[in-house]
Amino acid sequence: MSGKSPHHIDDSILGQILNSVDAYIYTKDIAGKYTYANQAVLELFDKSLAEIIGCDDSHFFDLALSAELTENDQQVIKKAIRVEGEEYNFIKNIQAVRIFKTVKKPLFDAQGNVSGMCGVSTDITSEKKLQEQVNEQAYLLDTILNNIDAHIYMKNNERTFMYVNSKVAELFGESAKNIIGKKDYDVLPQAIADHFYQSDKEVFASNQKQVIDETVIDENNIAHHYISTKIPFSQPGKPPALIGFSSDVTELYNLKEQFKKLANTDSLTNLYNRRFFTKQAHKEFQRAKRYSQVMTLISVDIDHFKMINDKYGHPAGDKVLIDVSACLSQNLRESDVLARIGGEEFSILLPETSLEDAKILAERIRVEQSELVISGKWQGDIKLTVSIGMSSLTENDVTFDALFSRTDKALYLAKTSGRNQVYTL
Ligand SMILES: Nc1nc2c(ncn2[C@@H]2O[C@H](COP(=O)(O)OP(=O)(O)OP(=O)(O)O)[C@@H](O)[C@H]2O)c(=O)[nH]1
Repeated sequence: MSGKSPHHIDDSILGQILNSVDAYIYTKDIAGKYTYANQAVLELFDKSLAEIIGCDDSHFFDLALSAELTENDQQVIKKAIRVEGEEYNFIKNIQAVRIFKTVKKPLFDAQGNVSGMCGVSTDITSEKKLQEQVNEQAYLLDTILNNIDAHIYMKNNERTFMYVNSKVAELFGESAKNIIGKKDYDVLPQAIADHFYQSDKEVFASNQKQVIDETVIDENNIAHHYISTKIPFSQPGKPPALIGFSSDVTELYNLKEQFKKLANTDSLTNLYNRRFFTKQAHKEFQRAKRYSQVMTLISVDIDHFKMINDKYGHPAGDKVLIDVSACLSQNLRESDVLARIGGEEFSILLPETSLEDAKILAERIRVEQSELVISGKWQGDIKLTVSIGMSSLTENDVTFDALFSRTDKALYLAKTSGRNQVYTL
């Protein structure tokens, strides 16, 4: 200070400048007592310059709660070095912590010895708080995105990944860092990447949210089913992008398929049941009518099945039903519908099959069934015959039931005229 009063600075042009700066500027002597403070400091402490000069920081700060302040001051004075850092200081006047970005430098006397220090502090409390909030939110978002049971990603219309969560990284077998910035076809097999991009394109074209069922066949030929929601996401000055959420519903899908199959299947023979047959038959009937196609229905019924049950027991009867079903299945085409529609009665719907062609099939079935020999844990082999009724669709049939009743009548006539025969109506 070269013998001049600290008040002197305050009156000078330099003092006016220091007072108009939006920062706290101060000097302290070697004992930590203030030798100068600018207007900002006076306002912060709510004191006049005279009340501050000669006092140390214990008058203005709770030093127990302002560790960096004392630490930084000591470093400057003892080591004669410049210190830059953040200080969390508890200010007595406002009874609150303020965060400062502070630069402190030693001051020297004419002999070159440290005579005190000069400090410039900027209040960064609100920026810090904002930064902390942003960090907290980023952490929260990151925790949610990486722990949620869904694949989440952001991709732009140039097919570049801008974000992937850890589920996606796990699926692609790469770290998220390695995926971000790459194109989808650089991290996925081309066919799969193109498949995904098809629905991406719809999002970009419509600029609307899309909900899509996606199926991917992996390298082991296993199908994975996803439900994907893709939302357009645009930022000014950047290419259009989308955010995708895909949930793996493979297990659910397989379960649904299994239930569907169970609901349509006879558990003993594994053939379709009456419920499925009726539904399918009505569909085929409509189609045959619309396109004026031929269609034939065959009903097969095991003869004297009650006697088989009575003689060999119920388990033997079950085995007969299983073997008869297997034998029936062997003779059919993919488009034919075979079902067990009652105890020992089976129906076969033959789309696009004339009565003449069906007769050949029915006769073959009758012969093959009569040649079946069913053995098991019972005395002797079981032999059986079947009666078959059949009929083709006519122009007068308004519903499938008309064809079904006629076939049933034909079966009845096959039974009443001696069994082990095919009867056509
Ligand atoms: N083992 C076994 N028997 C069954 C099953 N469903 C129905 N049945 C039996 O099938 C028999 C059918 O007997 P009926 O309707 O009198 O016919 P049928 O003895 O074959 O005589 P026809 O048809 O006139 O030649 C009954 O005894 C039923 O108990 C089954 O799932 N398993």
